[in-house]
Amino acid sequence: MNNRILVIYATKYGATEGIATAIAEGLQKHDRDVDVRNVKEIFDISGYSAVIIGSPIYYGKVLPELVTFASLHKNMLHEIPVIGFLSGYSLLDISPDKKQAASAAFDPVREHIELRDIGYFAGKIAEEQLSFKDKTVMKITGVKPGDYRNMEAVYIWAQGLIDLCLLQL
Ligand SMILES: Cc1cc2nc3c(=O)[nH]c(=O)nc-3n(C[C@H](O)[C@H](O)[C@H](O)COP(=O)(O)O)c2cc1C
Repeated sequence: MNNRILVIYATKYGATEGIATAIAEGLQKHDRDVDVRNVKEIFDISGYSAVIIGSPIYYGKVLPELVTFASLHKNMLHEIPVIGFLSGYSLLDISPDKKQAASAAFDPVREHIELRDIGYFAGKIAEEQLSFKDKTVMKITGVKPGDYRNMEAVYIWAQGLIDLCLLQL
């Protein structure tokens, strides 16, 4: 095994890919060898010494493909540190209460694997990209479309993973 880190993301409209890329850039600044992959494209995780998995929250849950990934790879994931991250409209100005509520989005994943830490990041709602149904839901919910992602916060979190020794391998 080497020191390569894999950042895996699920996404519906692309916002979480941007966060995954920023995490990888944050880790690369610390000379880590990092790959970023869509969860739908990953079949083999052997050779990685740590995995970071992320998803947007939809209706309070992570996307189902991330749960499938955790279930399929649980044996290998038990052997290495796994860290999670979430993106969502509810994660702007995140309080401890909000964190606890948002963390429940990962419950179906935690049925298979343990997460050492979770990053909480405000997401993006691009009205022009949304399906008719999703647009209607957002209107009913009263969520204002916009890009609320804060890449600086993402870098700081990624660097904190190194400082916390979560990725000192
Ligand atoms: C139909 C719909 C439901 C959503 N449900 C939640 C939710 O329950 N909690 C939350 O924080 N964000 C929710 N969001 C916001 C998304 O998680 C956010 O826009 C995310 O950044 C989208 O990422 P993606 O472009 O990678 O799919 C919802 C968005 C839509 C369109």
